[in-house]
Amino acid sequence: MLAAEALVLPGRLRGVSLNLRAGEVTAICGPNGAGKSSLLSCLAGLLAPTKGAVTLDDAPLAAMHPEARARALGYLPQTPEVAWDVSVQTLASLGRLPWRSSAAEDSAAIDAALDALDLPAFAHRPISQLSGGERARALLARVLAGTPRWLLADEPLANLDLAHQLALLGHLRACAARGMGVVLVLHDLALAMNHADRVVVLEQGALAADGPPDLALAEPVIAKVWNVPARWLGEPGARALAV
Ligand SMILES: Nc1ncnc2c1ncn2[C@@H]1O[C@H](COP(=O)(O)OP(=O)(O)OP(=O)(O)O)[C@@H](O)[C@H]1O
Repeated sequence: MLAAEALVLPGRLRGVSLNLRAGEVTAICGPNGAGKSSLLSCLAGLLAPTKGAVTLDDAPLAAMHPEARARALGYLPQTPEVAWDVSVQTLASLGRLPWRSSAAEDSAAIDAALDALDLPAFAHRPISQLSGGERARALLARVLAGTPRWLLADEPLANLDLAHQLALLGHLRACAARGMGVVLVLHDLALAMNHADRVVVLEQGALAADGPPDLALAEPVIAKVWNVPARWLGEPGARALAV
């Protein structure tokens, strides 16, 4: 269990409490500036709240050894930076740094991550010679190559085409079925409705809703939080949002 207890960050989070469960896909949604990235950074242990705490399986994240924390929590920032123009395969291999594992284990994890992101054809291509979506997939491959118990990804679908969005969501669903905790910041409410087990809605730094997608993203919630009159169409699992 990854738990946030009354997290406060002045101007960003106003007492957010959450119990996230492994084996589930949780979507964090909310308007621009609602605090989604701030919450995700706190859950990853990269941003210290001024009040409150994050715990992983009841142990304070702040007290964990950074290497153990890096093995447990895989974090994809909203705008990841790449310092060096390395190949896709080398970038993915950086995800293995916290492990000190055998070359065979590293290679299997890297290959699995490249496969999951449809990147084998790009393995030896420098990052500078990729499209925006290919680069986004390579950056996520680095995180998945670290075989984290928790994936905390900030808008991982933002630059992906429809087929790659669906393939990635399918892969993350399978990861969750094997016990990974999957936490995704998503702006696309239909993707959250159709693919998440649970949706957390933030509004001005506070929880506005938290529950199954059909309740947390009910039409009155969308009207109140996003100030947009919207109607869900279609069947459960294949909903579309009419605005
Ligand atoms: N480094 C920072 N210092 C102070 N305030 C910040 C900082 N980064 C963001 N903020 C503010 O904190 C609030 C929450 O920002 P955050 O990036 O968490 O929102 P978000 O929900 O992820 O937004 P978006 O959908 O635009 O990515 C915003 O009002 C933002 O202006």
